[in-house]
Amino acid sequence: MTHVGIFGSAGRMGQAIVIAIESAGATHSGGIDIGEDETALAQASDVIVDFSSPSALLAHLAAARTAKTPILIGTTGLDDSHQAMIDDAAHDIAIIQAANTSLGVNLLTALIEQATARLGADWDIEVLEMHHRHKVDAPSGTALLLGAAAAKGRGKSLPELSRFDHDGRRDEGSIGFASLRGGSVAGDHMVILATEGERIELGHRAEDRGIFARGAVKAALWLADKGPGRYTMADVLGL
Ligand SMILES: NC(=O)C1=CN([C@@H]2O[C@H](COP(=O)(O)OP(=O)(O)OC[C@H]3O[C@@H](n4cnc5c(N)ncnc54)[C@H](OP(=O)(O)O)[C@@H]3O)[C@@H](O)[C@H]2O)C=CC1
Ligand SMILES: O=C(O)C1=N[C@H](C(=O)O)C[C@H](O)C1
Repeated sequence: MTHVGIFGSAGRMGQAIVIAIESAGATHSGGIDIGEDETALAQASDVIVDFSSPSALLAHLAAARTAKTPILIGTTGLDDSHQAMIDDAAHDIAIIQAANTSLGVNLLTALIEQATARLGADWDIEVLEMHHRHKVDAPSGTALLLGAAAAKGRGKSLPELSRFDHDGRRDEGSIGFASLRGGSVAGDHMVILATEGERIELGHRAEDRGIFARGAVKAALWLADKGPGRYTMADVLGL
């Protein structure tokens, strides 16, 4: 039986993952939060899932590396320096970094890329997201993932096309972002493709964070026996 450890175990996602581990027939090898011994937990686990904070990433990767334990990173709010840390650690251990572990969002990501590959730059792209009042990062990691897929469909990178602060007229071909926060919304995302006279809306609504937890556990169990390198949710889901 696979032993799954949790970094960020007391959080909203950590609690949902404990339930998902039991439902998947795996064993919960323990959880840690701020100030606890991450290396001991990594050594006691076949795989780690991390839903905590960007500020903890360096220590969490170091623990997984010391223990040679694969790790799924679900934490969002990561920047280029965090991606470099993950690239470095992936020389020694198997890693999935996924801003969204649900099947629906990962399928949506592929659909967005297909759509923007077929539409010209006269189709404006806006990414809208809403989350619960406790979320600390904006735009959400998923909004950035969807935006990157939209840019890729246009043969560009997200930094080339993203606009986080529209002030008046939008630039042709750019990708705008808008974030709403309130109540207990688990995670809503909408990509709006708009041109003269018509509009396409491709979206996803999470009704419960159990979808993220089940996807994370599925990915962790898949990752547990993999060798060093970076893998994706598309690899796990066969998309
Ligand atoms: N990839 C995906 O599909 C999803 C990703 N997320 C992302 O997961 C992350 C966590 O979300 P959520 O569970 O809602 O957040 P919470 O704030 O509810 O939980 C965060 C947990 O991480 C712990 N933590 C915070 N900082 C540190 C640190 N420096 N070292 C160790 N542990 C730490 C907290 O411990 P303490 O309680 O002691 O502060 C807490 O247990 C966010 O980045 C969120 O965006 C969320 C949903 C789905
Ligand atoms: O913080 C959350 O709750 C969520 N975070 C992820 C994100 O930033 O995209 C995934 C999901 O939308 C829920």
